[in-house]
Amino acid sequence: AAMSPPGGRGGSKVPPARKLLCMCSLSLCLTYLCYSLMGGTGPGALRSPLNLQSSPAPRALRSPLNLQSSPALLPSPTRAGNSSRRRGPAELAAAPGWPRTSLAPGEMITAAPSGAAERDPQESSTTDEELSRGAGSTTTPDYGEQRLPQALIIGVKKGGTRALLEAIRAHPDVRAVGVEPHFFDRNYEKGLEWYRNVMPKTLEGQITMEKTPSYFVTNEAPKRIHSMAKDTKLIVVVRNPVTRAISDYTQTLSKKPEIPTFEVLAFKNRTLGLIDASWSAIRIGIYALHLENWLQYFPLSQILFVSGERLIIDPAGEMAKVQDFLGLKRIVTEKHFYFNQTKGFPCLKKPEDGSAPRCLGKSKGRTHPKIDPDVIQRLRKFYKPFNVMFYQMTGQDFHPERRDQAFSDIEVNPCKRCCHIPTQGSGIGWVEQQDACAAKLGIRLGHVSVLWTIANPWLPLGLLQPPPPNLLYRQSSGPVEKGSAPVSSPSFGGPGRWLPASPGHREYGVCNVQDGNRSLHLANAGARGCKISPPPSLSHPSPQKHHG
Ligand SMILES: Nc1ncnc2c1ncn2[C@@H]1O[C@H](COP(=O)(O)OS(=O)(=O)O)[C@@H](OP(=O)(O)O)[C@H]1O
Repeated sequence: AAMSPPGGRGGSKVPPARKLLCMCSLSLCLTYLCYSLMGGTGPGALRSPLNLQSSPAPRALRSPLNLQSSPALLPSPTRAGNSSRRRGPAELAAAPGWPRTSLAPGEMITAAPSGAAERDPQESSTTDEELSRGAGSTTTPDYGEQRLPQALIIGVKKGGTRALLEAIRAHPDVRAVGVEPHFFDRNYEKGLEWYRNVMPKTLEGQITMEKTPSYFVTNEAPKRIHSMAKDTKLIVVVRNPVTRAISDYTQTLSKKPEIPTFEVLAFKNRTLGLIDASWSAIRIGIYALHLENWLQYFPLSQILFVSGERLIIDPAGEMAKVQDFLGLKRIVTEKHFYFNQTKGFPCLKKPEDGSAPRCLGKSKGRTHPKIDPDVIQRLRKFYKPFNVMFYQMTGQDFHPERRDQAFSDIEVNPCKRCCHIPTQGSGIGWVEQQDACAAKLGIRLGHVSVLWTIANPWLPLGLLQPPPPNLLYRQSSGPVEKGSAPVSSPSFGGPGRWLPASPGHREYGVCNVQDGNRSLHLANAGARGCKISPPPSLSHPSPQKHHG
C-alpha cells in the first residue's frame, strides 16, 4: 500500500465518474440542508429531491458534519501496561488471542474533554499526552515492526466499536491500539510517522488496527485514509440511530448531569416537531449522509457494516463476518463469548483456560434515561428515510433482533420483485439485461419507469414511500429507451424525459445498474436491483396481476 504523506494525493484529477458521484453527494447534502433550514421532519421533506437541486450553499453543509465527536472512556493505559508482558513470537502465534487491554468493569479512565465547539462538547477518548506517552503501544512487544493500520474501525460512535475492537483483538493475527489515536480527525498534522509510532508492533502477516469512531463523521477522513493506503479496510458498526442518539446523550449526561433533557435537545421546535439535526447526537445517526462521503473514496466492498444490535445478540456471528472481511481465519468464535446476565451483554472469555470472562466497563451498557415515547416516534420518523437510503446504499438489512426496535419499523426491502442488472453499459448487452430484467419481473418494459439510482439517489428512496404526486420519474408511458445508459448522460436523469406521475402509470420500477465503476456505488448498493410495485398514490386495478 502506498504510504504517501498527508495531503500527498490531494491534488489528483477528478475522474468524470466521480463528478457524477459528487452530484449524488450534492443531492444528499442539499436535502440535508433543506431539511435543516426548512424544517422538514419526515419523509415528505425528502421525497422531492428534484426540487432540492436548486438549494443554495452546498458547501455550508460540510461543516456541520465535521464532527469532533468521540467516545469518552477508554481502557487505562496503566492496566494495558500491566497486561502486556512481553511475549515471544512463538507464544504470540500460539496465543488464542486475548485482549491485551484489560477491560474489566470500572477499569476505564475518563478522558479529557476535547474542547470541540459543539453544543454538547464532545468527549475525547484519548488525550494527546496518552498518545505521546505511547499509550497505544503499551501492549507492544519488542519484536516486529510498527506499521500503519491496514484496517480501521471508523464508527459509529456508541455503535459498539469498543466491543468489536476487543473481540477482534482476541485474534492472534490482530494487533490493535487500545486508545483512539484520532489521527485522521485531530492529529493529522502530526504526520504518518507519529501515527505509525502509536501502533503496536506486529509480525509479518498480522493486521494492525485501531478504532476511532469519529472518523465516520469527519469529512476529511476518507480522503486522508485513502491517501495513506487506498486498500485500507474499513469497518463501521451501525446501530439504530435513535438508540444511538440516546446512548450518545447518556454518555454526555454522565459527565454533565446539568445538561438539558434529551427531549429539549432533540428538537428545534417541539411544537412543530422540528428535529434539531444539527445536534451531533442526531446528526451522527444520518448514516447515509456520512457514507456518501466515504463512497467517494472507497468501494463498498472495502467497507464492512457490522450490526451493533447483532454484536450483542450474536457476537460470534458478527465476528465471523469481520474475520472473513479481514481475511483472517475464524478463530474468534462462540467459545470466546459468554453472555453475562448481570451485565446484560456478552463478555469475552479465554476458551482455553478457566479464567473469568471479562466484560466491558461501566461506560458500556449504561442505563439510558427514559425518553418520551412520542419523541422516540418522531425520531424514528425522522430517521426512516435516511435509514432506507442507507439500506439502499449498502444493500444490507440492519434488523434489530433485540433491544433496538426502530430499525424493524422500516420495511427494508419492500420490493417483492427484484432483479439485478450486473453491468452497466449501452450496447446490446445492456439491452439484453434490461429485457431479461423485465422478463423476470413479468412486465413489459414499456410499462416500466426506469429510475436510475446513479442519477439521483433520492429517487429510489421516494419509491420506497408512496410516491408524492409531484414525484417525477422517467419514461413510463412509452417504451423505455432500451439501451440508454444514464451514466453516459451529462444531465441528471440521463437521456430521456422525466415525466410527472400520472394515472397512466400502471407500475413503476427501479432497475439498478452495477459495474466496477466507483461512480455507480449507489447502484451497487441497490444491487437488489429492480423494484416493481404499484404506485400506491395511483388508483388502478391491481397492477400486481401483471407481474405474475
Ligand atoms: N459486549 C458489550 N458490552 C458492553 N456494551 C456493548 C457490548 N456490545 C455492544 N455494546 C454496546 O456498545 C455501546 C458503546 O458503543 P461504543 O463502544 O462504540 O462507544 S464509544 O463510541 O466508543 O464510546 C454500548 O452502548 P450503551 O448501551 O448505550 O452504553 C453498548 O450497548
